[in-house]
Amino acid sequence: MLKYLINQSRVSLAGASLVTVFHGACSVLLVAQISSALTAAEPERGTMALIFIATAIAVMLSYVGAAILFERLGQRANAELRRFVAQRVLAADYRQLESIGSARIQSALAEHSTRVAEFFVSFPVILMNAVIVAGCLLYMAWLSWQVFLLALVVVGLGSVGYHLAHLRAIRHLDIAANEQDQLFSYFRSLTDGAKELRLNRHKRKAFYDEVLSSSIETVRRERTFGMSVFVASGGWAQFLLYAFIGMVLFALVSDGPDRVLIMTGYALVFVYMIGPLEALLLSIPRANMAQVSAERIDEITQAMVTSEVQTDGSSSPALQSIALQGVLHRYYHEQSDELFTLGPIDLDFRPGEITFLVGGNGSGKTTLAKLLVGLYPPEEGRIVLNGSVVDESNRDRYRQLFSTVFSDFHLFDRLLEVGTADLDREGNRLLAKLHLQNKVKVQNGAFSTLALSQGQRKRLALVIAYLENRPFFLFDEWAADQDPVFKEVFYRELLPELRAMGKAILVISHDDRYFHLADRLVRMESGCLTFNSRGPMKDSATKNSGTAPPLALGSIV
Ligand SMILES: Nc1ncnc2c1ncn2[C@@H]1O[C@H](COP(=O)(O)OP(=O)(O)OP(=O)(O)O)[C@@H](O)[C@H]1O
Repeated sequence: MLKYLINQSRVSLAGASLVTVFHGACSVLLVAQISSALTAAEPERGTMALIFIATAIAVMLSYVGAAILFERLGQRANAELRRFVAQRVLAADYRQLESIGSARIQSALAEHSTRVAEFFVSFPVILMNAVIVAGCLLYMAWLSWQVFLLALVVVGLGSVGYHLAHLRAIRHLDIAANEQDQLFSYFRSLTDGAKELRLNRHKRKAFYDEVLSSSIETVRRERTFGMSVFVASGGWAQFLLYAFIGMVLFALVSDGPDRVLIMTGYALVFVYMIGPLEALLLSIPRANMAQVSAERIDEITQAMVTSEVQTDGSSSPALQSIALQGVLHRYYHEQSDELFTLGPIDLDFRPGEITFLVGGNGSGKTTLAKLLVGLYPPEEGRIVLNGSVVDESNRDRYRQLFSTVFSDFHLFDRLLEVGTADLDREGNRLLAKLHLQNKVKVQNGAFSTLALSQGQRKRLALVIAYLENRPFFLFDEWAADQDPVFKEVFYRELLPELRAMGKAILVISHDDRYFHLADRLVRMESGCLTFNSRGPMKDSATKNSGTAPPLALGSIV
């Protein structure tokens, strides 16, 4: 990921790096000039002053230029990463998204991408200070090559120590990054579970002490440990530097004609070098954190493969028939080592028909709906649309057949539907139809408010499904939150209206009072179809809620 970003912006990065190297070189030059000026003769001082001023201006301009360039690079990297992750999320197979979980995705979008962007902020610091330190070493080599050799030995020792520390620290930063993904899901529970946490003091305390706080603590502990190892290795490097200075000043520089020049030169360079060296040692850990975050983003985005061909056309295909043939799906529950198997299912749908899908909780109704609308590809069996098999090449197009309201539907704050000429007028007409005109309006393609009751929000979701106006409507327990009056409207007016418009309709429902209104009733138990009947439902068939309708009703699957 980091390599990809570096590759993407290699021209700007090279430009900014050149400016940084130039800045570092000018800074060292400045120190060398100060050192020379201390011992220079009077006639040379005028020219030296002019060169000094020019160098100081170059230092300032290159510093500002490099800092701006790298800030831009950092912000661009952050934005690009977020776009990249968002696009991968949008294209990913739905089932994979479910198993990755929203917390890890949020963590990648919010925290990890910011840390990766920080690399671009720490990179110039590393580069700039590395250039200054290298320049200082070169200047020392020019003053005395023996001392320079000693400096190389010191740098070598420092590097080995630093590398060993690095390996240890990265392990802890990795643990912290893993825990942080989990922490994001706890942050969500803070708001999603706000009611439950307020209503139960014990739950609130246990959640805070045992779950949230302990996770925050793990992230804090592991990060602190990782960073402390880095800082300790920085201290080791600093100690080596002072030992080196001591040796040079008190043991290595022998008496001679250049003694004063060498001593003042070294003293100045050392004092000057300590700042950049410290900045260097502090910036490297930040770059390492960016590396850990980049790996985390890689891991998450690589898990989001998509096998499907994405289509651009917004129009839905025509619907003559849909047939599920031996369709099968399995959920594996790792913790309990259990498998839920749905199917094999054989079922067909046609336009102008209302199908009710009924069954107990956990019998597999929603899973079947997800298979039907193409959110899950069948593990076995196939879906046939108008006589053609649905596969990776056309599943995205197939999904455009469906307008759905799932029980865990999401309302966007604006209407994103395309192709409706007068969205506001049509939206407001439908709001009136669903008795919502006094609560909410559509203005400039957005709802005036989403602060509504659950039943009202579901009606809004229905407005959106109507606006999509696709050939197949799927309602997953839509009426569960509606009052009795509107239940009547839904089952006795809206559904027949949609049927009259030639729509195929699948209604997942527990409302046994209305089962007789279906053209077909399908019952599920433990992932299998136990009943599938076409033809008018007799009252006696549907009154016995919760149990299977009598077998005499129609064909049995
Ligand atoms: N995302 C998932 N990951 C793993 N298992 C799942 C997932 N969704 C559902 N299941 C499992 O599949 C089974 C069927 O779930 P499904 O949601 O299809 O039932 P349902 O008939 O719609 O239930 P309800 O009437 O309660 O909505 C459940 O037992 C559940 O354990």
